[in-house]
Amino acid sequence: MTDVLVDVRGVKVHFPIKRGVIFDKTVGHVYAVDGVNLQILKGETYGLVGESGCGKSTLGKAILNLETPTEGSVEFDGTDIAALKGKELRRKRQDIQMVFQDPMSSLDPRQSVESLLTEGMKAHGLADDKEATRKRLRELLSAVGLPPSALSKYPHEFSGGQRQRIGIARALSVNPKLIVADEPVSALDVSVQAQVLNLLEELQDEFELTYLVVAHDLAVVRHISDRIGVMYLGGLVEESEAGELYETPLHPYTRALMSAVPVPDPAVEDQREQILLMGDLPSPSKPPTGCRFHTRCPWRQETRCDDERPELRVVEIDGVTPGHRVACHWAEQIAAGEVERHEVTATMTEQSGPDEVDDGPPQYFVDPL
Ligand SMILES: Nc1ncnc2c1ncn2[C@@H]1O[C@H](COP(=O)(O)OP(=O)(O)OP(=O)(O)O)[C@@H](O)[C@H]1O
Repeated sequence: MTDVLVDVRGVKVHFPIKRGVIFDKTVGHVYAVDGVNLQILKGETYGLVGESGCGKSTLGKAILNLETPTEGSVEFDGTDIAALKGKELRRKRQDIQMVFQDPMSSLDPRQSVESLLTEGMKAHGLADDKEATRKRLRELLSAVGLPPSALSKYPHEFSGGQRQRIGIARALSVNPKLIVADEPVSALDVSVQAQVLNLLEELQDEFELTYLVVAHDLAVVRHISDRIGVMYLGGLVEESEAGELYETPLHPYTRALMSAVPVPDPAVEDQREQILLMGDLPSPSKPPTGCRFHTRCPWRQETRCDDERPELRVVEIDGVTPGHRVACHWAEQIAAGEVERHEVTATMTEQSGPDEVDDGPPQYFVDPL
């Protein structure tokens, strides 16, 4: 009996960039996910953070089997999900459900709540007995804090937070083992966000769920996660127990993210390490050689960082929990103050040419996520 529910091994998802009159020429690739290894343990909440475009959602989709990896494999409960077909695939799909960012666009406005909640149950043969189904629907609504009268209503009759509760009830309706929540609260008012996150936490115990929460907001992920993985340009750069990541970030990119999180106490703020990231966020269609972060890293060491891509590896540093993994050649030396920090000059590089995907305006600083 293993504790691992999801085992992601060497997963790459590369999207071809097509050109030509009938888009028949491949002129390059977007390296959306480029070699990720991670494991999600049964019963835990794994938070995946990173800037927009770093590949979080694509990795989530690969885990949901909505995107086929170019390389590598995703095992769910010991089974390679890409190899499943027909009935077996449907059975696994039932085990993995999704909660979407925007409940308004993920819920069909023409369907009543009853119809929305029974749709998945019917597809998986869980709604054959009418009386049992009605009982189950009432239980689901009560679990997410909605009254039985909600069943006959339509999505537009609810607030954003209530709609997300319906989305969560819908995911729960087929008794999943894993819920992938992609930006589950980013479309909600701040006052409602904590309520929905607390609800997800309560339901985790009640329904013995495992969560993968994908979010760009570090506060959201901190609130809910047991462990956190930080992504940068298609790769995991750091992974650790949640509290430790905030207390002792080791990868230069994570350190920069943490230094940008506002803290209420000005005295603490004054003493904090400040790292303002300079330079463009490179395009995932033209990632830098070596360490993907070397173009923006204040601790970059020539020429190893430019040439050799660091593996995500367990580091041995005093006070750091075993299992804390970092993809940096110099993590130990940086932590010991043995590598000097230097200025990074912002250089403007052309982000989009005729052969590239336009990733929006170039970015010169990393905002607090
Ligand atoms: N189907 C696709 N075809 C081509 N490129 C894609 C496709 N899906 C995603 N991408 C590209 O892959 C990169 C990673 O996208 P992804 O949505 O996984 O990032 P993300 O970190 O989830 O960002 P966001 O928070 O903005 O959704 C981006 O550059 C995106 O434009």
